[in-house]
Amino acid sequence: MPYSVSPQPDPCSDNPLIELRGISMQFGRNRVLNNIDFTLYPGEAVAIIGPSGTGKSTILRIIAGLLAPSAGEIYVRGERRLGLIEDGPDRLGVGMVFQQAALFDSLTVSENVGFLLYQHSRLSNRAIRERVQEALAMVGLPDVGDLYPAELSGGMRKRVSFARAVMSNPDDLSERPSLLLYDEPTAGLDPIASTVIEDLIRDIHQGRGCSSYLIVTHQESTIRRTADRVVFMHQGQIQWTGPVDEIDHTDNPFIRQFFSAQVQGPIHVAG
Ligand SMILES: Nc1ncnc2c1ncn2[C@@H]1O[C@H](COP(=O)(O)OP(=O)(O)OP(=O)(O)O)[C@@H](O)[C@H]1O
Repeated sequence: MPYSVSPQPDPCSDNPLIELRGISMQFGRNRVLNNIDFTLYPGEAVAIIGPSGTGKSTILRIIAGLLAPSAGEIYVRGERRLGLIEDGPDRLGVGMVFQQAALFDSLTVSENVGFLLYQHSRLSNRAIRERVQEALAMVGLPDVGDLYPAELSGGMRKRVSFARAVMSNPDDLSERPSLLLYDEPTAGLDPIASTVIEDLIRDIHQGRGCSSYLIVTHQESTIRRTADRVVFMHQGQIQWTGPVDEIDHTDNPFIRQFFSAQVQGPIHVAG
């Protein structure tokens, strides 16, 4: 039994929510993460940025408990995590929004948003429908519950996936997400649709006490508008971390090259 079940932790404590110590990840001969140390505190909004293929999504999946690292230790609220999320109750409630909205095409929007509650909660269908309706209203889509994902725009599908990510099981309040993970939530959206999503990320965060989020993004507007702190990754290592305002002032060569989009510099583009 890899997990021990502990009393419900204080979501606003000053103690780290997540700590990665010496995390490495290897796929075959491809070493994707190389001895990463990283700490996330309750209430933090952190963007993980860096060139393609540098391990950003991999780190997100490891934090989510969807992928086991090849080496290193993960602590969730100070307690070592020894398995994957599916192995037992975790001290961390995680909601995840993927780059593709990952909705089920054959289910209506409401059925998608309420999917976990329909599967796992003891709520009546009517109570679930009410919660789904609240979540859809929160993302500004109160009237789309009976539509199918194919009938929505890309930006609307993203918003529906946000509504699904913040749904929690009232039978077990410890399942309420204390960490939201966003993997390129604004990729492929036009600038205005991106702004809607960025505002939504901030709004969801502000309405959720001490919950934290991590966001992987390539979009500069998303970095600047959603993050308080930035972590820059390159070739499986964290090369720089600092407050978002610092990206305009630091002389770190990775940050300078990345934000000026220059070809010359320490970041080598494959191909
Ligand atoms: N399940 C897997 N099996 C094998 N290789 C993988 C797997 N997942 C990721 N990789 C490899 O790990 C490397 C890092 O991938 P990852 O998706 O974490 O990068 P990223 O920084 O998020 O990239 P991007 O910005 O392009 O999304 C890539 O070389 C990728 O091919």
